[in-house]
Amino acid sequence: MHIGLIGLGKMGFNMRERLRRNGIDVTGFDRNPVVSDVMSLTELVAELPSPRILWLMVPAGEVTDAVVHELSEVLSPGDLVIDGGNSRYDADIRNAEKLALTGVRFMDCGVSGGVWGRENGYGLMAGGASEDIALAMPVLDALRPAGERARSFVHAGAVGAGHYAKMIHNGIEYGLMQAYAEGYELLSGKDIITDVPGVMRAWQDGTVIRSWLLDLMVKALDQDPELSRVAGYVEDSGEGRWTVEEAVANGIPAPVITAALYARFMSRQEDSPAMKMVAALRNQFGGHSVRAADEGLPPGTTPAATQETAVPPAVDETGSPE
Ligand SMILES: O=C(CO)[C@H](O)[C@H](O)COP(=O)(O)O
Repeated sequence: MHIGLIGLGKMGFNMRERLRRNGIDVTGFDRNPVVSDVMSLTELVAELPSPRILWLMVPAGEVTDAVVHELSEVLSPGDLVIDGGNSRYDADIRNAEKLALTGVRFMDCGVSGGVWGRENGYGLMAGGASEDIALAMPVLDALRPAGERARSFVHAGAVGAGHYAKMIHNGIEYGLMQAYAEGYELLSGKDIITDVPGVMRAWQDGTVIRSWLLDLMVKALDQDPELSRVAGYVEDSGEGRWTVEEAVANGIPAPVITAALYARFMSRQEDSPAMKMVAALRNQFGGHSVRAADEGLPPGTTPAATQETAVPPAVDETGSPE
């Protein structure tokens, strides 16, 4: 089998390697000529046998939509486009409809495994028509882990279902990472705990919370025991937000994933306007001291301006301060 792979970034580059190693001919295209096998999409399409199979591994959103648009102009009826990126499921439905206008088939495939997938294989979640998935099966087999085939692939449903499953996977990823990270902080802050990485190593085998993410946490601490080279600033690529949006749209409670998403937003604030306001309000109603914003003032100092405007601590009928 010979396929085209569009997008040779961290994921696409490694997937090309794994596919080739497992007997799939791959012609890769990327805007970066250093990694690209061909110079244009047109050249890529001309190289492939019919029906052509094109696997997209490009950023979700505008870039994916633009590539799908370009492909809709150069592909032929019966060709198959597989979106393997992290697209939102409703974008799949739109892109499938667009390609269907020219008889081009579409399926989506959520891919999990990160940069380790080249060696370990990828977990795959596909959405689309059964005959399209059957056509792509040799590619899917080459990507997923060799020994665990039954457990590392699902035909999750219609177009969009693969990415819906991957979106929920990533939402769970947010919650799991946040729980492990909070456990790490609690351990790190306790004076009677003298070996934080040791506790985590002891969790790696046999315990209820053993997992690959835990193994990666131990690895991160082995490389940088105090995490001194990492700032507490966390980006997000969209799937956590979409998971929370789905929870709201369907009235399904997802408090853990939502809190984990918001923790990332908080990580990007040097000083939170909301928490400044909470501090100011406590000061207003209860006369509670605020920590000075001015650098150099010791923690707990009440700034002069606040002292002037602070009301006396309120007292309720029982005589207790509010
Ligand atoms: O799909 C993934 C892992 O499963 C990607 O690494 C993804 O980019 C991670 O999401 P985020 O950037 O929102 O943390």
